[in-house]
Amino acid sequence: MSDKTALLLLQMGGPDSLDAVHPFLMNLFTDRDIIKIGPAFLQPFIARRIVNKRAPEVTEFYRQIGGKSPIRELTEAQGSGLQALLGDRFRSFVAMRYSRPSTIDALAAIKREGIKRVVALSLYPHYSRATTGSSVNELQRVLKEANADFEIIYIDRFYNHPLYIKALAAKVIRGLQSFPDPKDVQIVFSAHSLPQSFIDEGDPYLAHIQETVRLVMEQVGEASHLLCFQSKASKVKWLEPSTEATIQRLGREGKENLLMVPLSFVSDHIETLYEIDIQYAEEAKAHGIKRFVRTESLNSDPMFLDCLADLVRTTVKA
Ligand SMILES: C=CC1=C(C)c2cc3[nH]c(cc4nc(cc5[nH]c(cc1n2)c(C)c5CCC(=O)O)C(CCC(=O)O)=C4C)c(C)c3C=C
Ligand SMILES: [Fe+2]
Ligand SMILES: [Fe+2]
Repeated sequence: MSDKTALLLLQMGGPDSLDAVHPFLMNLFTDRDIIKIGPAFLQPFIARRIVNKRAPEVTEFYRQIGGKSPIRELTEAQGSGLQALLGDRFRSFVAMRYSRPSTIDALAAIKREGIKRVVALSLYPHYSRATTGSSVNELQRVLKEANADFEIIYIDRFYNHPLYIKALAAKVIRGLQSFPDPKDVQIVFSAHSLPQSFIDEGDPYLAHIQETVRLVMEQVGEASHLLCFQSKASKVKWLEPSTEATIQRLGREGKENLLMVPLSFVSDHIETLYEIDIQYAEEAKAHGIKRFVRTESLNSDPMFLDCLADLVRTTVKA
């Protein structure tokens, strides 16, 4: 038995090769916390049809960003950075919801080290049952099936943590400074979209996103900014306006300088590296936008790691 505490970073995951795109999408489309398609017993069959159709296009996106998602390496680096800040009493592990290492892999590794206490830290700043909710449900299912007796402490949101806000605001300020005239820049916060039905059923995601934007702008100061939503992934109504339509409108209105600020994730992945950097950048150019810049993702930014360390310290102490 070890007196160490495990830091279990909960993240979505992503394909680690082009061949892994299909299984990654199957894991995602069979998760009823993120999407319910028909009755439960039929979902795997319907999911397979959807994934067979979607996988070739998504594979091409991953090919264009280097043949894989960088999310595993980036999350492991965040874990190591956090462990270094917190010291020897802590050991970091990663549990990916739709890829490896899975929650089962992570808990098995924690058990092998004889660790009993686990801080489950969701890396989604804004709570949604589609993201953090799904990862926590998976963790609880695995614990139940394994009849495991870990002490689990949950950290399931940090959308308003002062150091998270400060780290994001610093990225925005640095982004603004990369333009010849920072006052002539339209800031475009782009959050991952979510079906409207989640919000109607009480999901706090949208309110959390809006609060993050408000707090970041308090630090950035007077500047033209708006919020839109990217990466709609099904035919139902999702949060609006879409990022793509917003970029097109801004171009038509004669805006020339755009600073894109991705929200919802704390590391680079397909939505920053492909969707914003390649797809929306082309869209912006076609609509007359001259300078299209994206803020850096937080990844292992020291201030962001300080935020995670503070979350762990204050939660473990309480
Ligand atoms: C099917 C419904 C989906 C919901 C609801 C959804 C919400 C949601 N997702 C993220 C963050 C990420 N999603 C990523 C990929 C991705 N998401 C969906 C579907 C839904 N997401 C799909 C089908 C995919 C795969 C790519 C695609 O087909 O478009 C990723 C990228 C992972 C990586 O490869 O690095 C992230 C991150 C949030 C925050 C969210 C709701 C709040
Ligand atoms: Fe998603
Ligand atoms: Fe997505």
